[in-house]
Amino acid sequence: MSIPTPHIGAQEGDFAGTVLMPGDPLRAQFVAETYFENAVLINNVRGIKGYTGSYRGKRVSVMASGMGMPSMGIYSYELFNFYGVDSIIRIGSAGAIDSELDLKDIVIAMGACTNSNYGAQFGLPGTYAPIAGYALLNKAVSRAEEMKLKYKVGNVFSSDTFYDDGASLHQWRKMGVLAVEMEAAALYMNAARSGKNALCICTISDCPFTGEKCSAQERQTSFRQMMELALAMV
Ligand SMILES: O=P(O)(O)O[C@H]1O[C@H](CO)[C@@H](O)[C@H]1O
Ligand SMILES: O=c1cc[nH]c(=O)[nH]1
Repeated sequence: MSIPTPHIGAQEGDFAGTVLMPGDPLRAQFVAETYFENAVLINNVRGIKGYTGSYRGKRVSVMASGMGMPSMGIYSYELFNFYGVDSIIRIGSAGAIDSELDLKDIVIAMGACTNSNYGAQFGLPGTYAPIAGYALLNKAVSRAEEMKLKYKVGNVFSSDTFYDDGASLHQWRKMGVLAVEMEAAALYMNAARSGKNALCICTISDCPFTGEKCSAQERQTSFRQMMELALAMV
């Protein structure tokens, strides 16, 4: 595949080595406009906004993944394999499964369980366990400690469904899974297969067991601790 791809209109060298990746294109725009110096829009195919700029003197990019593993699968594959990106740090929102998590708390995803069939493409003779890149995980924990953030490290559940007909979150809670989101497992599998690095950091936007939730506006612009944690890792 040559670049530009069907999904990314950027040219060779437009992306920095590290790309921050929210699901929401407006969260990507907020990161670029709030934190980057000299932000340049390098992609807007399908409204998936991508920017490169600098943060505290270091070159960095941000681009949305869209929602769900098929979408994350496309963008992370193209970034790793066609644009030479080394590291993707997802900055997502998530629903709390662990009873100690509150709205706006941070979850650093050491592993990602999933109900998705995404991994079937690899033809493995068993079940693959998608995990974060250790160096990125270690750095995120160090920075979170320095920044005195309220965070937890552990498993997330990457679900193919936002609305579902069952009560499966109770089952994941019994296994100590912290939160539900919809992209980390595909990101971790693509990073492994590409020999690259990935980490998913999420902010709790919903508490499905209590019904508490953030507004759409809060999901775009208020998860600043997570954004600053990811930027501090660049
Ligand atoms: O806020 P983002 O990063 O999109 O992440 C979460 O929000 C979306 C669902 O509302 C899914 O993409 C889920 O993973
Ligand atoms: O996948 C997600 C993301 C945010 N909140 C949820 O409840 N689920």
